[in-house]
This record gives sequence, C-alpha cells and structure tokens, in this order.
Amino acid sequence: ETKLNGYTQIDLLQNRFYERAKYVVDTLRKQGYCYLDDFHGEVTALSILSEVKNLHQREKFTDGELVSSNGNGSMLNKKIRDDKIAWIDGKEENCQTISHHMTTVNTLIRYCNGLIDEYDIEHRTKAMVACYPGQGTCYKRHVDNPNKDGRCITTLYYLNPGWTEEKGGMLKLYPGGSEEAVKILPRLDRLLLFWSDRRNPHEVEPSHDVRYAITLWYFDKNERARFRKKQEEDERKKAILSQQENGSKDGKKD
Ligand SMILES: COc1ccc2cc(-c3cnc(C(=O)NCC(=O)O)c(O)c3)ccc2c1
Ligand SMILES: [Mn+2]
Repeated sequence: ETKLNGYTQIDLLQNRFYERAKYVVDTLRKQGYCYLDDFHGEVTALSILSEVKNLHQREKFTDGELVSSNGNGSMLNKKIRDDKIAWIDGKEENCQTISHHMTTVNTLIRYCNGLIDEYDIEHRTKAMVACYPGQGTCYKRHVDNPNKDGRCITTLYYLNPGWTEEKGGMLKLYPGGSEEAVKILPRLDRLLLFWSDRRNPHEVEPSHDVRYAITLWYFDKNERARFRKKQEEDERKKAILSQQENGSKDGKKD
C-alpha cells in the first residue's frame, strides 16, 4: 500500500465516508432532510441513468398505482400518484451500476448508523426505480411511513441532467410538518435523504418532462420487528375469522 503522508488509500476512503456520514447525521438532526450533490460523479451517474432508461425501454416498469379510500371503506379510484416503478435487487442483467449505487448508499448508511443511537439500521428495501413520464404526472402530498412500518430513512437518488424548475417535478418537502415548504430540484447525481415518518410530508409537483429517481428505504430493526409481528397477528386473526365464518355457513347448511 503506498502511504500518502501516512494514510493508505483505504484510510482516505473510510475517512471520506465518515466525513459525509457525519455531515448527513448532523443535518438530518437539524432539519430532518439532507442532500449530497455529485454523489457518484457524472460518469457513474450517467451510467446509472442509461441502465434506468434501458429498464424503461424493456417495459420493466409497472404502474405505481395507489388508490386512496375516502375513509368510509369505499375505495375511490382517485389516482394520487402517476409514477411508474420497477423493484430492483441489483442482480438483474444490465443493472451493474444500479447495484453499485445500492452498495455505496449501504456503506454511507452503515457509517450513519454508527452515529445515530435512536435507530439500529441493518436492512433496506430493494431499489425502487421510479419514472414520472411527464405530461403533468405528479405525486400528491404524503408521508412515506405514517404508521410505523419500520422504514426510518428514505434515500432518493435523482437522475435528471439539465433539469430546471420550468420542467416542474420539484420535490416539495414540509420538514417538521411545517407549512414552509422546501423545494428540491431532482438534478442528476443528487442524493437526498430524509426521515421517512410523519416529520416529512412531501409531494412531487406536476412534471412536464420524463423524470427518473431511485429510492432505497432503510429499516429500523426494532420498529420493523414489531411491525412484522403485528402483521402476523393480523393474518392469524383473519384466518380464524374466515374459519369461523365457514364453520357458521356449514352449520346453516345442516
Ligand atoms: C404497495 O406497492 C407500492 C409500490 C410503490 C410505492 C411507491 C411509493 C412512493 C413514495 N414516495 C415517492 C416520492 O415521494 N417520490 C419523491 C420524488 O420522486 O422526488 C414515490 O415516488 C413513490 C409509495 C408506496 C408504494 C407502494
Ligand atoms: Mn414519498
């Protein structure tokens, strides 16, 4: 290992991750969100963009359909989001640089985890590659994790070279639920991070050009375990209820 004034290459790399993690955690603590520009560098960013465009051409995106109910049980078919999405685990063909992005963010989050004592972050979701196809497509105001499903940090990596506000598609964040919105430009090679819970309601303004992003959600171990346990209990209750219903129907038949 060539020593550069006493440091090896590895030391410098780890040091760089540590510095960025320190900045991210301090900023998340202060304002609930934080973004890093030139995260991978332009060459890698453009390579990720070409892999994402290739996914889009190969029709790997599905409608990110999410209906909202109007509270009295009937499902409104009101569209609250128009994005198209593809879930990627990074092993797919022609996704090598997307996979490199996932590994790099994992490393950053691992360093952040060492600095955040309120969460214990060990897992994340697959990568959600999202495309807003333009023509005014948007995503209404929402919270990513309103009901403790385990997700604690949302990371959004933007892939839109030369994006300007005239194209719309700004991410509007209401940090700390304040009415004072923060507008984030979804520019190429920008990594945005924010707490996934009710501290950060946000929306995607109508987009007038094709707009790509990759989302990774990171889980807090304990909140996720509690959520999974609750999910299993709900499944068991549902199974018992349907058995009782079938039982009572059989009873009526005799
Ligand atoms: C049950 O299956 C699914 C499948 C996909 C889902 C995608 C989202 C989602 C959440 N937030 C955003 C967002 O805030 N984007 C901000 C930006 O692009 O700047 C977004 O684009 C997409 C939420 C729930 C989902 C459930
Ligand atoms: Mn969201």
